[in-house]
Amino acid sequence: MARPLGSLVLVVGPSGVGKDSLINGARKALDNDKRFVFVRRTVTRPADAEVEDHDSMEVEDFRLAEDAGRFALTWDAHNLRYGLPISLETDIALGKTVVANVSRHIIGAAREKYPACSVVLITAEISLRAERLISRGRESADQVTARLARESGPVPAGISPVIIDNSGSLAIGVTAFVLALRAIAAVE
Ligand SMILES: Nc1ncnc2c1ncn2[C@@H]1O[C@H](COP(=O)(O)OP(=O)(O)O)[C@@H](O)[C@H]1O
Ligand SMILES: O=P(O)(O)OC[C@H]1O[C@H](OP(=O)(O)OP(=O)(O)O)[C@H](O)[C@@H]1O
Repeated sequence: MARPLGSLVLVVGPSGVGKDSLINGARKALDNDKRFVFVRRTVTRPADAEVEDHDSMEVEDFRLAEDAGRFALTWDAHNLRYGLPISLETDIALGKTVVANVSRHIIGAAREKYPACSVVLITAEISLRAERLISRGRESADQVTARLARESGPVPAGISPVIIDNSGSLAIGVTAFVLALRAIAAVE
């Protein structure tokens, strides 16, 4: 029997809501579950392993990599460029549930390219996000303000995101997120 196709899980939500923290927590919790692959983003920003496990690239190298077809998806935000590696297509073809932190603005494009895709929307009140971004300390005060003010795009028709409230402790958020990922993988 043919192996079932995998899918792409788009983890979205406003800055400071906890996307990277939940993804890191789920990666550890699901370490032994070979159904899941957690994608490393490439970002034109120096890597900070304590906050996010991404690959860093200079802007010109990013452009060359994009032209060479090394990214499955790319987007721009916060004066940075972001990409997901083309290798995720192999993982989807191998039947994996591929989990990636992406912009709210590329849900439509991602769905067009990868129809087997679901969306997990992380939420938390703006006051909590403000506290978290300040304590994260990666951005300046002006950059934090701009991130808090950044708006979402519309969720494309036909997509019903799974909503995870990360207003409580990180442990509770990770538990809810892991349950959602297991449920998504189970119905593929
Ligand atoms: N549930 C939580 N409770 C307390 N702090 C959290 C929680 N989730 C994330 N954080 C902290 O909030 C900050 C922003 O989290 P991060 O995962 O970088 O968010 P995002 O990727 O959505 O911008 C980080 O310093 C992180 O440690
Ligand atoms: O279009 P948006 O939905 O606002 O998202 C814009 C970008 O910001 C986030 O990355 P980044 O790690 O730079 O920021 P964050 O951790 O503060 O969310 C997110 O993963 C997107 O790559």
